[in-house]
Amino acid sequence: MTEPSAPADDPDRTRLGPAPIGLPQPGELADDEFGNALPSGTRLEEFELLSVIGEGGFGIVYLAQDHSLHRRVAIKEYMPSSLAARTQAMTVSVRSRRHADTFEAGRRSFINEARLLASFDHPSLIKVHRFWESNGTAYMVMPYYIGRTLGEVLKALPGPPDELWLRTLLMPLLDALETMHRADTCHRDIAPDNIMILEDGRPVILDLGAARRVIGDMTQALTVILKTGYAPIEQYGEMPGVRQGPWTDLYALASVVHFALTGRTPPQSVTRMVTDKYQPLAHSAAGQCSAAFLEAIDACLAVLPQHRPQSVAELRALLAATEPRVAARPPPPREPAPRPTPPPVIAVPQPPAAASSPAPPPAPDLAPAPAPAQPRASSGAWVAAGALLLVGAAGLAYTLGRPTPSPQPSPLPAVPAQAPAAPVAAASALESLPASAVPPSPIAVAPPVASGAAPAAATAPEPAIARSTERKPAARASASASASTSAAPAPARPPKTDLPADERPPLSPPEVSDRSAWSPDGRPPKVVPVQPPAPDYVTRLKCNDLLQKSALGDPVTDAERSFMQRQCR
Ligand SMILES: Nc1ncnc2c1ncn2[C@@H]1O[C@H](COP(=O)(O)OP(=O)(O)OP(=O)(O)O)[C@@H](O)[C@H]1O
Repeated sequence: MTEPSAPADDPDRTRLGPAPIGLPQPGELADDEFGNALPSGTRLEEFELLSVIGEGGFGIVYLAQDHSLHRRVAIKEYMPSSLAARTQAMTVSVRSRRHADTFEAGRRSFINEARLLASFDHPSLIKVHRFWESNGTAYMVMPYYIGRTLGEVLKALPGPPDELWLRTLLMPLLDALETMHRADTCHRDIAPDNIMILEDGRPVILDLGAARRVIGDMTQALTVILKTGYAPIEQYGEMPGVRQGPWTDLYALASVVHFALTGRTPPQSVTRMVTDKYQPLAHSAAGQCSAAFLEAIDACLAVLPQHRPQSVAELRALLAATEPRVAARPPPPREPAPRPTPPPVIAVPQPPAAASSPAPPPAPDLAPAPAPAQPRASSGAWVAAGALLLVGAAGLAYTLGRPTPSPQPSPLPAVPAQAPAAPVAAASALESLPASAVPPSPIAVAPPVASGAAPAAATAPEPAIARSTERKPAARASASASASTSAAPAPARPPKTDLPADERPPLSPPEVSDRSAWSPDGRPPKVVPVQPPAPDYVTRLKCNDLLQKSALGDPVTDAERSFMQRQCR
């Protein structure tokens, strides 16, 4: 049978778990050998399909020509291949009647996701032009993005990116996430394969994977596995007092940075609940970036949500711990004034909603790298059911707000092959939208056919765990200090958009962040002073980049040349 997960060379792709629902019976739909994709030349409304861009476990993305607006677009078709298959002509039908409800719920959340994404307008957030239902399934039309996924770009780099590269990647992504958070929703699926780097260097966050999540929720047998290296603890199941929110996306984004810097994701958050072997980047990547930057990322990777920055604004304040000093200081006498931030290379229009957004980043190098790829650690592992039980128990104690008191090492129990997994947090915005929010389907859903087969299990090994070290409070402490001295404190709750209340996904940030967790003895945490960078730190970073670029004979723009003449010695 066809495995509905992504290719084996990408350990971070989502996978469907074991499906103990039997082999296909006579008359049931088996996986078809020729794939589920519609052939090129197929007409869907005003679009003509040209080719298949990619096929994930829950949808097929086509390149298409929009004959109305005369442009290329990408169209995603809802196609959860474990539940449904293409039957006659273009129609998609469920493989088994018992999957009908799950298929339908996934389709609703696919549409809800499309509707939600269509309501946003941010250059670093995937845009949905339109969506509709037909052929028993649903479609969303997006701009056709030309570029590569961040995962591919990182693989092609000759070594870990530097701080400037990472900052210029992060800033637009943080803006895009903030746009979502303002609408009381969060992405919950940030990972390198879900971020595209366009030809001009602009990063774009791709889809939310809402259908996947709702299918995972409903099919205890078809356990949907999270991108485990990127998923914080609150995504593994419901625990008292632990909720998803902006901090959930910040954990995932920080994992992306961790992956970029070290070639591996942090240990799975679920295992960190038991024994935290996370080695802070402030140690493991010391010297690769400024201490303040690494500590800010470490702070986002705290196991417990309340120990992380609670909002994009809070993280920005931590990250700005270096930059505003550069901007705030007057230039020294007879010295050229340093630039507060790296100058953008490409001008990307900013939407009105993102007025505070910084300019887009200079293009990360998209050229094929001459050096071999960075080693990648496997992170797409099955969630240990035993570990989840421990999470439940440990979570209660943990969420009382006390930092990890160096727990006794306790080996994780073996992973049962087909253990029922804890449901992914049920409070999904998109899942919870009322059916009335879904536009009526112009074409009836094809009736389900006889019961069918499910995919084989895709298991992945536990990722390599870094050397065991004590968790250091320094990152949190300095993060706290930086945040408290920030000029722009985060609002207690992000403002809501004008989306109707019944369509607004719940975000549920805590009413008050649990600061006591930062200082269990009631006193302010010990602040580890972070050496401020030299005023010309950012300028030097930029100069290094440009000088290297110019020495390698890479094209240098007029703006970069003039920058070098003015600022680099
Ligand atoms: N608008 C777009 N323009 C260009 N390529 C796209 C676009 N949207 C998605 N892709 C690419 O299409 C491929 C399939 O994407 P899709 O999101 O369906 O699946 P996936 O991420 O591989 O898997 P999963 O369904 O498990 O999330 C990916 O390589 C993705 O980068």
